[in-house]
Amino acid sequence: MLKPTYKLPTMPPDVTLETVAVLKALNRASRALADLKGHAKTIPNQGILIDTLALQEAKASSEVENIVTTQDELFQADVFPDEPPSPAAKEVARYRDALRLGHSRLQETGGLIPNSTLIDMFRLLKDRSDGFRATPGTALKNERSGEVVFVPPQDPNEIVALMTALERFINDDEMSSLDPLIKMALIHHQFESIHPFPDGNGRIGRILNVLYLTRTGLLDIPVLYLSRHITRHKADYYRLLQAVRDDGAWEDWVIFMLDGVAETAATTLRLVEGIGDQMRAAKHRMRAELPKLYSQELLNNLFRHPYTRIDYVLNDLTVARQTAARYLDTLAEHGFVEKHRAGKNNYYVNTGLVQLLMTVSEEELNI
Ligand SMILES: Nc1ncnc2c1ncn2[C@@H]1O[C@H](COP(=O)(O)OP(=O)(O)OP(=O)(O)O)[C@@H](O)[C@H]1O
Repeated sequence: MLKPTYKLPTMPPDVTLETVAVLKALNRASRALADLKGHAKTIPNQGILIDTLALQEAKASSEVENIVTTQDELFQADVFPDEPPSPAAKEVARYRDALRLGHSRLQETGGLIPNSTLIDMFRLLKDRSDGFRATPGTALKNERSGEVVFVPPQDPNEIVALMTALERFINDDEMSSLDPLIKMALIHHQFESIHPFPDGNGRIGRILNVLYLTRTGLLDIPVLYLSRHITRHKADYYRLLQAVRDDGAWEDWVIFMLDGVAETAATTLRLVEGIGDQMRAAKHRMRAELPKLYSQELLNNLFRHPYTRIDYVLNDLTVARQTAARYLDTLAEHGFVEKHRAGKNNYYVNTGLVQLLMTVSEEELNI
C-alpha cells in the first residue's frame, strides 16, 4: 500500500494565521466581496446571475482539468439539451448541474453543506454511483514529469473520519473564530489534501468554495468563482498547496486564496454591472419601441439564457408557441437578439450579453 506523505492537521491548524500580511489581504478581499454582494442584489432576477455565471464557471473550472469547450458549443448545449453534445460540453454541463444541486441543497438544509451533498455532486459530475475512495492506490503526480508529489490518505476509514471532521468544521461556525474567508482557504486545502473522491476533487473543491461563501452569508447567491484565478495561476496554486504540506507555509496559501477572492470579486463586479447596464438599456428601448411586447419576464428570459429558444419563452411567459415565436422574431427584427438556425430548430442569441461574457473573461486572461 502507498504510504501517505502528509499528516493532515485538525482544523484549524495550530499556527498563527492572522498575521499582518493576511489581515491586509483579508481586508482587500472582504471589501471587494461586500461590493459584489451589494451589486448582485440590484439585478432584478437573481436566477439570471446564478444561471449565467454558473455556466461561465462550469467552463472555467473544467478548463483547469483541460476540458475545453467554446462558448458557442456550451451555449448550444444549453439551448438544445436533448441534442448529443461533445463529450467536453457534456462534462461542462454536468459541472453546472452539480453546482446547481449544491446550491439547492444549501437552501433545502437551511444553509448546511453535509458530506452527502458533496457525494451527490460528485456522482452527478462524474456520472458514477460510488462516493469516497474505497480502494487504495491514489497518488498525485506532477503533470509534466510524472513524479509523485503527494500521496493522500489511503485507508477508506481514515478518509471517512477526516471528511467527518471537515464536515463539522464547515458547518459549525463556533469551532473557530477565524474569518470565513480564511476558513474557506483552510477548507479548500484540507479537502484537496484528503482528496476524498476517485476523481473530480479539484472541481468539487472549487464548488465547495462558493457554497461555503454563500453558507456563511458573505454572498447571498453563488456568484464568486475562483476557477479562472486558479487556471491563470495554476503553477502557483499547485506549488502553494504543496508548500503547506512540505513546509507548513499556511500564510502564503491563505494570501493566495484571499488575493484570488479580491481579484475575482472585482472582475465579477464589472460583469454584474455590465449585465445590469445592458438590462436597463434593453428595457428602455423595448418599452419605447415595442411597448405591447415588453414584459419583465421576457427581458429576464433574454438575460437568463444568452441563447434562447421558443420553448424557453413560452414556458417563462406561459404564452402559446405562436406568440412566443412572434415575440422572438420581432425582437430579432429590432436587433435585440440574432436569429440562428441549427438543423430544424431556431435559436436566438443575445449577442450583447455573449460579447460581455467573453470580453470579461478574455480581459482577465489578458488575451
Ligand atoms: N500536489 C498537487 N498537485 C496537483 N494537484 C493537487 C496537488 N495537491 C492537491 N491537488 C488537488 O487535486 C486536484 C485535482 O484532483 P482531481 O484530478 O481528482 O480533480 P479534477 O477536478 O478531475 O481535476 P482539476 O482540479 O484539474 O480540474 C487539483 O485541482 C488540486 O486541488
